[in-house]
Amino acid sequence: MTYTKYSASGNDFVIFHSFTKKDYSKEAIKLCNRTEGIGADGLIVLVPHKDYDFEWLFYNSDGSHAAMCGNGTRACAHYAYSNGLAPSNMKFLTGAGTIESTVEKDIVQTQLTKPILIKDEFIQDGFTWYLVDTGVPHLVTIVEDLEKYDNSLASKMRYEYNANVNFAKIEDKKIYVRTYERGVEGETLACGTGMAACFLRAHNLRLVDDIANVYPKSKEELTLTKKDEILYFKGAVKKIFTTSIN
Ligand SMILES: N[C@@H](CCC[C@H](N)C(=O)O)C(=O)O
Repeated sequence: MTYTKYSASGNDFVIFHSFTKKDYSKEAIKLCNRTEGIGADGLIVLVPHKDYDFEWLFYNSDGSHAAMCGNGTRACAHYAYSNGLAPSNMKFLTGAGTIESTVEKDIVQTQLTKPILIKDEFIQDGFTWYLVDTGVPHLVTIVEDLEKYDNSLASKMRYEYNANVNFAKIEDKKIYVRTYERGVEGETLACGTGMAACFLRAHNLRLVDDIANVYPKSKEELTLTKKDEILYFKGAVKKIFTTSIN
């Protein structure tokens, strides 16, 4: 079996394609293991679909299924285009709905699914939170210093709200983000739907314009754009290697 490892702003994925649509949770746990497997935050399997360029099945590293993954869509679009599975402008099906991606060399832009507000501003544990679904649910709190990121608080909030948890700092209309991810159960180097949720919160508070640069923990630069209520997420992806494992 041939697997490709990708990094999309530090969020890393194992990707392969198959004709078989089935539950790949066990494979996700094995392949994403950083000691005994390839090592990644998630597994993406592309399967054929009669109405789309393909359908994807997404798993977190603990084997849990997630409806969407912003960085994963960019890595997966690059993989699909590079392997001749889709044109450079493609449409594919995720658990959260249809995703449109455009590949231009190593830069991939994804049109995210329409955000849904779950819970407006509320205060808990000394922070002001906002809960939004940008494909998957995200809690966002805006802080003055990203050192305020608290892994045990994030873990507690994650289970209470069944959501990913983001701490964001806004400076000169730029957004800096640290994310605790569900299914990885820890901080990752980047989370696309998390950055989108932080951008949306900052945009609602008029702290950024319709287009803003966002920097996750990896410090790689991404661009978020809001146009007619739709969010576009753009940045570089890296193919790390392809390997065959029996
Ligand atoms: N890293 C992703 C989000 C992946 C899913 C998430 N961990 C969940 O279970 O909700 C991104 O880039 O959006």
